[in-house]
Amino acid sequence: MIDYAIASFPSGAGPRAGDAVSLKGVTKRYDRDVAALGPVDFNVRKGDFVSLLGPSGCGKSTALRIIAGLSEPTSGRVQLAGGGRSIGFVFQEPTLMPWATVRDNVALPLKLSRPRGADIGARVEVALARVGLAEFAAAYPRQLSGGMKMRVSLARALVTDPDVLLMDEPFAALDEITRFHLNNDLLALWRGLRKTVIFVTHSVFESVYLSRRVVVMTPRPGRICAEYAIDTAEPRSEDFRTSAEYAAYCREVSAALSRAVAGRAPR
Ligand SMILES: Nc1ncnc2c1ncn2[C@@H]1O[C@H](COP(=O)(O)OP(=O)(O)OP(=O)(O)O)[C@@H](O)[C@H]1O
Repeated sequence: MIDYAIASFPSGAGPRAGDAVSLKGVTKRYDRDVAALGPVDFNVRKGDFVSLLGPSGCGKSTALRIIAGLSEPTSGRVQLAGGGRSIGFVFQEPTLMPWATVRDNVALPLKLSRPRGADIGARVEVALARVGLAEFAAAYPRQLSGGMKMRVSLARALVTDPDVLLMDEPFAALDEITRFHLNNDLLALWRGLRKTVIFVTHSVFESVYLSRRVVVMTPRPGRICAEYAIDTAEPRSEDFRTSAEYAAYCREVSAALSRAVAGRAPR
């Protein structure tokens, strides 16, 4: 039986006032044998930065795709402030069109949605400036490094000015220095734009560095087994990354992840 609903709630109303995203009893089964997710109950406050942390294959991407409306839950309820029209998605791979310039890649969501009165060129320029690529508007993806391609992907997600940014292990394939740079730039963007960010990762270190809330998931079918508030002085910087406080948070979250993995029979 399918028990599935996506509803909208006006800001200030809904299950909890101030929530951007709310999942209630959400499960996903890909076929008879593959229970991928849940049941999951999960709320994200507007403007928060939350990481979903879990072992490979636990259903993190599935959860994100369900929130984005790219996949339907098998059961449960997904509620998004404003009906979920305002979502930006950054995938694991930059997924750029190789034949199109950086400018045209970033313009794509606007060309598809054609918002009334939008000056597409101006919006693209702003999005590229936000990710530090103003100078590369005319370049082609093959001319860019991996980190720059991911910046283009981020600009493409920001160009429609979404309320919620969903990010699926966007920096996993990058070298450490590039990843650290992008971590800091993402935090600066989040602080400046006050978007709600849901960030999927299997890196304890990345989740603690970036988020205000880390949600730990069990192996498949992924359920939420622990949550941590990363309550540190803002804005964060490289000083936080090398602090005893950061190390202590990482230890605690890492232990929770190990418990989550060990709590299951070996597969
Ligand atoms: N379209 C699909 N059809 C069948 N099974 C799927 C499908 N997509 C995902 N799965 C399975 O569902 C489970 C959860 O997958 P998902 O990609 O959501 O996990 P994940 O936590 O994001 O993994 P990773 O960290 O490796 O990206 C996995 O066992 C996967 O093989």
